[in-house]
Amino acid sequence: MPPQFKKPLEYDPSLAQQTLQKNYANSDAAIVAKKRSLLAELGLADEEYELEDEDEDEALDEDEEPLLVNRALNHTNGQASRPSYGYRDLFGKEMEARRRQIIDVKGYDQYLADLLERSNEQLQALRAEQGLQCPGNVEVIPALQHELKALHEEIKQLRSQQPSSPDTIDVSRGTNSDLIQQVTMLQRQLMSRDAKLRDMDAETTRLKALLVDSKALSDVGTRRSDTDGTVEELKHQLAEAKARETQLQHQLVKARSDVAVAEANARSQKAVSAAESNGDKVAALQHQLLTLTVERNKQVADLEAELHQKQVQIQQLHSTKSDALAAMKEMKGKMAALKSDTDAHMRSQLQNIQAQLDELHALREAVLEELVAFQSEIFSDKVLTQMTRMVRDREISRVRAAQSDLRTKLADMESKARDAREEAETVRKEAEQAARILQLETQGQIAHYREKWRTEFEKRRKLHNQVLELKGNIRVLCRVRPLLDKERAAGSEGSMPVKVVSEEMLRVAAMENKAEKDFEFDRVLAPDEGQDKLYEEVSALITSVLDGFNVTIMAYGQTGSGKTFTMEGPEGNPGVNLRALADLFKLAEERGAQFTTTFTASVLEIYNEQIYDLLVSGAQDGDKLDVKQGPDGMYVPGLKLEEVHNMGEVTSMIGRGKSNRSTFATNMNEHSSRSHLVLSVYVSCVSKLNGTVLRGKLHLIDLAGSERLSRTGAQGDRLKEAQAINKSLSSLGDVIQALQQRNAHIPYRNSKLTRLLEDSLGGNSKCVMIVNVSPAVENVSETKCSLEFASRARKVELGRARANVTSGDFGPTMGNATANGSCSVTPSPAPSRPISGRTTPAGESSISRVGSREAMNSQMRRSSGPSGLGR
Ligand SMILES: Nc1ncnc2c1ncn2[C@@H]1O[C@H](COP(=O)(O)OP(=O)(O)OP(=O)(O)O)[C@@H](O)[C@H]1O
Repeated sequence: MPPQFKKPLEYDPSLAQQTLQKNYANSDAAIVAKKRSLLAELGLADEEYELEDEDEDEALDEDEEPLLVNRALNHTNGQASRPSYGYRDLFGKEMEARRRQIIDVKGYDQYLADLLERSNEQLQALRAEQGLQCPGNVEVIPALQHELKALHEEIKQLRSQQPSSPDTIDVSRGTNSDLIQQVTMLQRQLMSRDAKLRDMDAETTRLKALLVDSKALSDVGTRRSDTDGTVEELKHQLAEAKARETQLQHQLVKARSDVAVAEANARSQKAVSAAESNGDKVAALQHQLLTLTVERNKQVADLEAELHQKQVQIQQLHSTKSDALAAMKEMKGKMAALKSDTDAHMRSQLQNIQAQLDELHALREAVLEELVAFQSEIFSDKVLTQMTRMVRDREISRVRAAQSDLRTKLADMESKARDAREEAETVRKEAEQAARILQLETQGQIAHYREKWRTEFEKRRKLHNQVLELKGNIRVLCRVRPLLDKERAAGSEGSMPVKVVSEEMLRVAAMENKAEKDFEFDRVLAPDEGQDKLYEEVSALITSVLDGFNVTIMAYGQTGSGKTFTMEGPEGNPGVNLRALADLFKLAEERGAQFTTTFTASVLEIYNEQIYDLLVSGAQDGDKLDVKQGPDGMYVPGLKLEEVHNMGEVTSMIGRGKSNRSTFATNMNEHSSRSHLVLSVYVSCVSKLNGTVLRGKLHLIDLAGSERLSRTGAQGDRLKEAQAINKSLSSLGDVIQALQQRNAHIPYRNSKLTRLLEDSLGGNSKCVMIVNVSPAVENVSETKCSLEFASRARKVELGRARANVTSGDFGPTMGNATANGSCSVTPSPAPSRPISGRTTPAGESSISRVGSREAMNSQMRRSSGPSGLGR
């Protein structure tokens, strides 16, 4: 703590001198000690300071000290009326102390400069160390450097501004009391300077610590964030230091000025002492003071003028401001008025719009109400209609369901009733028979009646046939083929829809929403009835051919129903064709004594409404044949006819025909299903008695499959084929229907097939249709169609057939065919004239045929023999 001075109320020169001496001594010693410790602490005890110190020591020679003290004491004790010497010494010391302080300050400045320099160096070293790792430092360090340099410059500048000449020391007149006051003031100043020095000391310590910290922080360096933080901290601290430095500089400046004042005082003291010897100087100084005062006054006046000017300006500004405020107030008033006007206008507009909106709302409400009313009307109408419809539909479906239920029940009941009736009838008959048999057996006549029953049955059958022939009905036989292996494997056996009820009745079970149906034919052949049984049914007609009748036997039915099996038959189990020819040869032989019989045959195929001669090998396209009406009926110009004499020739011919057929058919099975195959046998029987000629014609036809178009699912060529087949078969149906209805016009010309059969399906012809059916359940629909077709055909009455008889040279031709196939013929020895055909390649004899009706008549005219015998 600096020594506390207590200003004496009354001046005591000796005490003052002692105190001053003591204080100055303390002060100087403290300052020197402080300086030394500071320099030692910083390690900056350079030569200059030491030298100065030495000088100082010299200046403060130990020997002079007591003298100075004594002088002061003397002065205090009143031994010297003027303490000039003591004061001079005292002020000399004071001056020395000031000088030392200045040097200290200089040294401190130098120290700061050095410190900055070293900090700079350290920072540079740090930058070199951290360099790339801490680019942030690279940026910061130069800035710090710059700041430090600036600081350094400032210090230098300050140093240069430091008063160095004692010439500027203000001198004032003073008295002892003034001097004492000045000294007291100096003491105070020195105390304050001490305090400042302490502050500077503390600041130095802090800066040192800062530098140490900075170095330590910089050393850490490896962690960028820390370094950045540190640099930031450093920056901050440096800024603080700078601020502090600035503050210190200010303090320094102030201290300097204080020192300057102190020096001036000291000089004035000197001057006082010198004034005694030099009064002029005092006057000069007084003048100088006066001048300064005047200058100061002038400056004050200038400042006052400036102040006044400023005040005027301020007043002007105040008035401008008040004007502006008034204008603003006025403007605000106007704006408020305008705003209220606008608000009123807007309010009125808004009210108008609101009113319009209300109107629109009301209108919308009204329209909506109307719409709702309208919609509800429509809705109720719709709902009513829909409900009515629903009720009606429900009612209809209920009635329909009830109807179908009733129908089913009815059919069921009918079928049950029929079964019951049949059963009852059977039981009744069986009972009767049993009773009769019992009776007959008891009478021993059973064998006799059995034979009689057979005879009667045969008779009845013959009679029936005769009736049919008389009527000229197309006889229809129905043949049910057995199930094929694959059908059996598929499990069709258990559910066969076709049942042979009797020799004349076939029943098709109820299927596909269709009730059970019975079909009646001239004969129904069960699957187990072989080729011989079938042939038995047609053999009578074969005989008719030899009697001069045209006979047609055709097999009708869907694909795979057994048509080819029936007509051709497999090897070893021949069908109608071979059996018929064999029969013809046999009969001809039997009648050899009376007739010379010749057989000619042709094999043709109708495919896609074109006729192909199967006895001509090679391409068929360029050799398409047509059907013509000749004098002896229908014939095919250009068709090859071959005379056959035995079954061998027939078999070979049929074989060739089949072979030619297969050569132009890529798929034989499909082809055979889609074409009609016609084997025709022309028979000429010339009576050896009278030359009467009987000409019969037998067509054996294997028709194409009769399945419906929709079932084939055919397209393109297949559809064309199917349509052609359909055309033939539907034309056949049309012809049959027209015949059945005894129409005047029979549409034979509608297809090649019907055209060819024109003379074999009516007039002098006998016809048998064999309808082949499959027993398989999957074919039941087609089976039914075939059966329906055949049933219609059965109703056709062709009329009584007439044989083609030409009277021979030996007598009149009776030409009278009978219904049972027999006819009256007059054998003619003359050879028949060929009417068509060609000579067979084998050089066989040409067929002798009676040409036209005219030829027949001329023949009849020429004949003069007895009339022929009828059969
Ligand atoms: N009565 C029958 N007894 C034994 N097998 C038969 C009988 N009828 C037909 N079949 C057999 O049924 C199959 C089909 O017969 P088929 O070829 O004669 O029929 P389709 O009607 O002529 O056929 P497509 O129209 O294709 O010529 C053959 O395997 C045949 O042997």
